[in-house]
Amino acid sequence: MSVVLQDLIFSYHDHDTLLNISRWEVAAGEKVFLQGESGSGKSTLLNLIAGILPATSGQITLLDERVDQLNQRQRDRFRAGNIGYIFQQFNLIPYLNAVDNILLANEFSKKVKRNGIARAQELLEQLKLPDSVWRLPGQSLSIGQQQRVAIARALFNSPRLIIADEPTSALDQKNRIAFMTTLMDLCDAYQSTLIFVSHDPTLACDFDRTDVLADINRAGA
Ligand SMILES: Nc1ncnc2c1ncn2[C@@H]1O[C@H](COP(=O)(O)OP(=O)(O)OP(=O)(O)O)[C@@H](O)[C@H]1O
Repeated sequence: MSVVLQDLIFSYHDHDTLLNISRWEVAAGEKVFLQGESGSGKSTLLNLIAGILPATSGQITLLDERVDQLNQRQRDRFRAGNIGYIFQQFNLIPYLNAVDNILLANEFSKKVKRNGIARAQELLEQLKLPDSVWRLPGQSLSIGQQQRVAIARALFNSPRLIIADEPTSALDQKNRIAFMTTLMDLCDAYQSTLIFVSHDPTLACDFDRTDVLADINRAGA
């Protein structure tokens, strides 16, 4: 099993309980589409799984490791080594070029190899980013190009778990289809588990399973 949540409770400081999930599992290699109304807590759940936010209580087991028992620093290290996170905003460093954006984000990881530049370029090639723009600063790239750099950054370490939070929301249909095809192909190639949040139900057909957050969350039910 890649992800197991058990008796997970979360509330933002001084707020009502937002998430109360008795059990939720994602198998290794599974691709799950997570749907839910705006404000229902999808991004919060992804941040809990990624270890960016600590749970109020309960267990989060990723790749057989109880990440809820790790301290913040250990969680950061675990994330860097095992999780690729693709955000809605790609969060590229605007003045760094594509290759350096990929390398910088992966500096944390022990798995970063000496030949990191070659690896970054190989991914950009797979993602069909023209080599003429590899050395341009992030701020000079189009949205679709930035998105591909963001995928390359997330996949650099061949993460066993990929988390994507509305990564296609800024793309037109052509770029959306290209993005989804690439993401799925790379997930298959690396046998990565994928948890993907989107408001676009037309994307759900690419996935093994669709879960609706309200169905697994007892908070406010
Ligand atoms: N730092 C915070 N402090 C307090 N409340 C927060 C914080 N971040 C988010 N929230 C609240 O938690 C709830 C869930 O937010 P979240 O971003 O997880 O929802 P979402 O399902 O991802 O929404 P959307 O689909 O609109 O992106 C919202 O009511 C939001 O206002």
